Amino acid sequence: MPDIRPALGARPNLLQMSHVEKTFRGDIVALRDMNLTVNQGDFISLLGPSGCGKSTALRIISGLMRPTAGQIRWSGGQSKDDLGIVFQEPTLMPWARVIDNVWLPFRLRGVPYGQVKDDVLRALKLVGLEKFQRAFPRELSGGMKMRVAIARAMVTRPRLILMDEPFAALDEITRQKLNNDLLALREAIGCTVIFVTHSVFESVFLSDRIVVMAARPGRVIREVEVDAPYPRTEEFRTSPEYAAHCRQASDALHQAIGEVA
Ligand SMILES: Nc1ncnc2c1ncn2[C@@H]1O[C@H](COP(=O)(O)OP(=O)(O)OP(=O)(O)O)[C@@H](O)[C@H]1O
Repeated sequence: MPDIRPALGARPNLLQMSHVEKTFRGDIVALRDMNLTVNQGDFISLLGPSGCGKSTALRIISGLMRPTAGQIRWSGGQSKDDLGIVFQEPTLMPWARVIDNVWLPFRLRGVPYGQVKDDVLRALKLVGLEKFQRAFPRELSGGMKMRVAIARAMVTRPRLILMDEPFAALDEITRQKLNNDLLALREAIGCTVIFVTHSVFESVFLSDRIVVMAARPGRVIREVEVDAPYPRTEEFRTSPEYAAHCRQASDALHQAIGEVA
């Protein structure tokens, strides 16, 4: 399938993060003057060393946390209710079957299962788990649990999906497979993604923009554009182009680590 999304500069705006600051307990400056433009269809990675404020930025965008200063402005017709979130832990309900875990976002909105059955089954099919709909989380591998969490985040077809290091605890092969599947899913539902990671390789494979952050205080120090077209395949993962982008992102990350006071 060809990449039919508008070029980076031509995408309509989804949200704007302006001059966001977050201070904890009066003196821990987690974020300072963070500005981020998110456009429809972007796949943005927030890349940076531990403690640079990646999760804090994600929580502020989600509305789960209020900034100390600055603001998040959503473009017309959008709202923070129009998003799905995937955390590092799959956070499934252990007593509920896979299908009930995926139905949860609808259930919380009071929508009966019968009304959204097709959406729930479609989401499970997209993550390759339709045969496991009656299973309990304890019967699944780590990668499968994460697939359920992703299905749950996308079942309402949100415009924006926020992912906080979702694959960090998985082995490398499972992680690469989930990276491939995530891109395929993104094509299928056409959402925007903001993805937090420590991994240069993962960020280059997935994103079209990498926002590199430095710590103390957490701030954006560089944006790296990955202008390779989607779909991205194993061929891309072993190409000189991929290696060149990894070098660029890695240099920026070293700069970020070097800038820690
Ligand atoms: N609730 C909190 N109370 C106090 N300090 C906090 C709180 N949450 C985060 N911090 C601090 O804010 C800074 C940024 O934390 P954050 O978790 O956003 O970083 P991160 O880049 O996501 O780190 P990691 O990659 O290790 O998950 C850190 O110094 C952290 O200790």
